[in-house]
Amino acid sequence: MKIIIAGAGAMGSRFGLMLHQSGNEVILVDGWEDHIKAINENGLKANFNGEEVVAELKAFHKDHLDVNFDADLVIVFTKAMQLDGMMQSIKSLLHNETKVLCLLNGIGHEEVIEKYVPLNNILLGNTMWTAGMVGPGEVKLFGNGSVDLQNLAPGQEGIAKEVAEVLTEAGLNAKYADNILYSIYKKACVNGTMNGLCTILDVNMAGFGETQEADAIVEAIVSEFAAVAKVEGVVLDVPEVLAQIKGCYNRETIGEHFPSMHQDLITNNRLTEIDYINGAVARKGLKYDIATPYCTFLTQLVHVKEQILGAK
Ligand SMILES: NC(=O)C1=CN([C@@H]2O[C@H](COP(=O)(O)OP(=O)(O)OC[C@H]3O[C@@H](n4cnc5c(N)ncnc54)[C@H](OP(=O)(O)O)[C@@H]3O)[C@@H](O)[C@H]2O)C=CC1
Ligand SMILES: CC(C)(CO)C(=O)C(=O)O
Repeated sequence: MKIIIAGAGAMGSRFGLMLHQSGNEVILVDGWEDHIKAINENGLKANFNGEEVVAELKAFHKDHLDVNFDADLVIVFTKAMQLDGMMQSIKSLLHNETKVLCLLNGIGHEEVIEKYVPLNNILLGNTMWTAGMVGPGEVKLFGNGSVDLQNLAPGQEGIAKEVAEVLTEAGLNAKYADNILYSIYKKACVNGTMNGLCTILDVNMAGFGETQEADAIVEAIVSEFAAVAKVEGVVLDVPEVLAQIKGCYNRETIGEHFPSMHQDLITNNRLTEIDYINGAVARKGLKYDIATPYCTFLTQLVHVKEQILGAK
């Protein structure tokens, strides 16, 4: 497949690298000048489960897309607040058949993508893979993960399944989901607990999970997500969600990972996606008249921390 990775930070680099290794034609699009320059000069470097690898990939600046690339698939992997800008930048590269797969964390990204892409071409998903930037042109990739995805418009199941197959052939362990909204809410519960808490507490997921208060806090946050999701017709299996979150404490798998929000704010002094995760649930709570004290407080705390650190 001819694939554009739109947003080639940590996760975009993981997907770009693995899809390139499995024989797809991949280009990267990003807005970070030093990163693009490093990739074009030295290849994309990765510590891939302890092994140093280099992928000869081409990277393009999103504001200077002088490239002729007839893409079958675009995988968007920006931060939530960059999504609209990225879609605006790449719209000239999309043709009638180009599918766009969104794997960002958070809720409601389809509303942005629908402005630029016909419903028939939109695939929605989420992922339990992790990744971290080491520096421009260099990422650290370890652990295992999975991808769930589904077509947004009825009748496009074949395309979604084909894309899942291409991802799986690349080792990305993707499956077609019958109810992607369920899957997105379930993943949002992982992010709604791990990301904000590990950021504020400056700890990795295992470190938080091993504390005595972890269960009570996680259960309170998940109950707020579940109440809001229910109004939208998504009935979360709470024990299943809690089991997935507890799986994140495992040091043998992803427990040592600092969630992407921690990487943003604590490591890189960047603004976070909290408004698209706990903040989204707090806003929906207001709309549906559901109390969301934990999500509201955690959103406020993360914004306070952003201001204290002068994040940009
Ligand atoms: N990292 C992870 O482990 C996981 C992340 N996700 C989700 O995937 C999506 C993408 O996340 P992720 O790959 O972590 O994002 P990154 O922060 O690594 O990259 C996103 C964008 O941020 C900019 N950027 C990142 N680092 C720098 C830097 N040091 N200096 C300047 N610009 C920088 C780049 O865009 P630009 O320069 O154009 O601003 C880049 O495309 C998010 O929705 C995230 O929540 C999901 C699962 C796990
Ligand atoms: C790995 C995981 C699931 C942690 O919440 C994640 O999505 C992230 O780091 O943003």
